[in-house]
Amino acid sequence: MKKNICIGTRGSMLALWQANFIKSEIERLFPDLEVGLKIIKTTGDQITDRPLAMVGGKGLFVKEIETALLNNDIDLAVHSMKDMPGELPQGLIIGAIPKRENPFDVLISNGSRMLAEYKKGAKIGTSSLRRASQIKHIRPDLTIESIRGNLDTRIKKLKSGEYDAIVLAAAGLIRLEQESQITEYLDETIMIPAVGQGALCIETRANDDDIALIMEKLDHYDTRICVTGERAFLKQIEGSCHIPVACFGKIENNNVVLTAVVASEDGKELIKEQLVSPMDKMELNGRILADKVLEKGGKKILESLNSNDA
Ligand SMILES: NCc1[nH]cc(CCC(=O)O)c1CC(=O)O
Repeated sequence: MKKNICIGTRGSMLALWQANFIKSEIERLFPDLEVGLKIIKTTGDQITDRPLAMVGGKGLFVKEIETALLNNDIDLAVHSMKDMPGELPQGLIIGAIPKRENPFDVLISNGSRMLAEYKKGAKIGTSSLRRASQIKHIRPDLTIESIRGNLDTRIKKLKSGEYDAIVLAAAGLIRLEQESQITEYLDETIMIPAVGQGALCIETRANDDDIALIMEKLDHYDTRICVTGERAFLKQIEGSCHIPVACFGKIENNNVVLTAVVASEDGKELIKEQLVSPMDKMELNGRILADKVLEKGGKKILESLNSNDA
C-alpha cells in the first residue's frame, strides 16, 4: 500500500473545498496515509469572459487533470460530477461517488422575491442554457442575462444591482457556507438539475488496486445509482454543453424516479419525461429515457440547435 497519495484538483475555492474534504475523509478512514493536493489549471479556468456554452467542447474543467492522472503525477482527481463528460478516457474510471449534497438550483434575489413574484422584464443572471431555457419556459416575460465569475463575483454583481436575481447550484453555496444567501430552492417541479449536480466524482486509474481499496470506502451507493442513470441518459443524448438538457434521479420506494428535460433555447419547446427504474437497471433505463425524450420531440430540438451551430 502506498503511504503518500496526491489529489489533483482545480484551484477555485469550491474545487479546493471539495479536494480538502476528500483529503480529510481519506485521512480519517486511513490514518496511516498522507494526502497532498496538487493544483492543476484547466482550460475552463482560463476562460472567464465568455459563457462556456460559447466555447463548446466537453470536459473543459477536467482534461488537464486527467492527463496528470494518466501520467502518474497524481493518484486521484476530485471533480464536480456535473463537469464530467459522458465518456472517460481509456484507462480512467469513476473510482467513487461520495454522498450527494443538495442537487437543486437556487435563486438568490436582491431582496426576497421568489421566481414567481418577479415583474415582467426583471433581470435574471445565468449563463447556463439549461437554467435559462427552463426559466423562460415558465416565465417568458423575464430577461435572462449572462453572468460569469466565481461565487463571490456573481454575488457582488447581484448586490450592485446589475441583476434582480441570479441562479446557482445549491451545493456550491452550501459547501462554501453561503447557504444563508439563498432566497428560494428551485426543486424538480420548477427546474431539473444538471446531470450529476451536487455530486462529486473521484476519478482514478482503472489498474490502481491500492487506490481502489480507498475508493470502496468513499462510495455512496444511493448516489452512485442515481448518477449512473443520469449519466446513461447524458451519453445516449450525446449532450454537449450547447444544448439545454437536464436529468435528475431520486430514490423512492426502492426505485429510482428519473426525470429528464430537453428544451429549446427560448424555452418555448420543452420535453419533460419521467421513468421509474429498478436500482439495478440504471444504465438501461437512462438510455431508454433518452430515447423517449428524443422521440417525443427532443430529436427535433437537437437537430435545430445543431444547425444553428454551423
Ligand atoms: N457550473 C460550475 C459548477 N460546477 C459545479 C458547481 C457546484 C455544484 C455542483 O457540485 O454540482 C458549479 C457552480 C454552479 O453551477 O453554481
